[in-house]
Amino acid sequence: MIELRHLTKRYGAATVVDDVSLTLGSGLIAAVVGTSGSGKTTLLRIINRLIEPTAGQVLIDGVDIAQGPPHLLRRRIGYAIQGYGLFPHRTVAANIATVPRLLGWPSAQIRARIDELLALFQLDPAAFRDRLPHELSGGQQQRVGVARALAARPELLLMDEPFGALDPVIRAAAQEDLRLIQRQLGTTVILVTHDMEEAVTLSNRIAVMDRGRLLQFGTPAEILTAPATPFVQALVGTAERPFRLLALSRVADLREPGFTEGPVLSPQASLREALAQCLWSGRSALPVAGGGIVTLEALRAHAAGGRAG
Ligand SMILES: Nc1ncnc2c1ncn2[C@@H]1O[C@H](COP(=O)(O)OP(=O)(O)OP(=O)(O)O)[C@@H](O)[C@H]1O
Repeated sequence: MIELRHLTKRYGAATVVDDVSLTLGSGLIAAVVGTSGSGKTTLLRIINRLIEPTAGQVLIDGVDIAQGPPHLLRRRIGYAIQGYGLFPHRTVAANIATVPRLLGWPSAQIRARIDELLALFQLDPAAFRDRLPHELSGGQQQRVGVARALAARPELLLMDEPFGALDPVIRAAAQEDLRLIQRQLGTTVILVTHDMEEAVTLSNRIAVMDRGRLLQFGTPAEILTAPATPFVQALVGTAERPFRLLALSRVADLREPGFTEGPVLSPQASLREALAQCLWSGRSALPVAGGGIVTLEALRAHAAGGRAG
């Protein structure tokens, strides 16, 4: 569990992080969203002590991170940033090995970990471990950047716009990667993003910031259905809200008994995809793999329910 208590950061007269408190349970993904300059990156960097707060505390599993030297803390916290931050003259393997080396892991264990992570990120170890970063595509570099951040099995992974440089298609795949890997490893993740869509689909909690202040911290459904302030409402985009709400649930959640013709939906597909399929195929209901159907009426009710709630 990570707990921020009354965190404040001032530069001269400017307060860039203003009395931020929140608690995030282990194994959850939190997205930090907000306008440019709202203090998101500063907040993230306070957590791994790249920046020291003016006031307030960060506790990880009840222990104040101000105790002990920052470099030891950073070995327990993965950090992945936009542009991937890979060392350009080091191979993929050497990049991933950075923190395990600092921790003094035996080389055989490091080698095994490199191959394990490359396989986890669907990069063939034999083909990729000896390449230099410039010999990789943007998406591959991004995966190596996240693999490096996860190498020493950190309890906490901080990500600052990690997918910002990726084109939309690769971005979706990278998000899916992260979701699967996070589920497998149980790592707690705090992710800064400009992309509300990414925040809603990827995270269990969303923190909305404006001018250094935390306006709201809640589940994506709470943020979408009960925005705390007009600013939050504007940020989540009223017009798109029903669609975002649909993106949060899976076909399996809305499945009902029945049989119908048409393209078969995966139970894991989002309701947003189901709606798109219904509209695209011109049908009022579609079959679900493994049995049952999803109806357009139920999809509409689900989307509208969010608006009413
Ligand atoms: N070292 C510094 N000295 C003075 N002001 C700073 C410093 N670092 C950041 N700031 C200011 O603090 C504010 C918050 O910056 P921060 O990078 O945390 O915002 P952000 O929400 O991450 O923005 P963006 O989305 O544009 O990356 C900005 O107004 C920035 O100009």
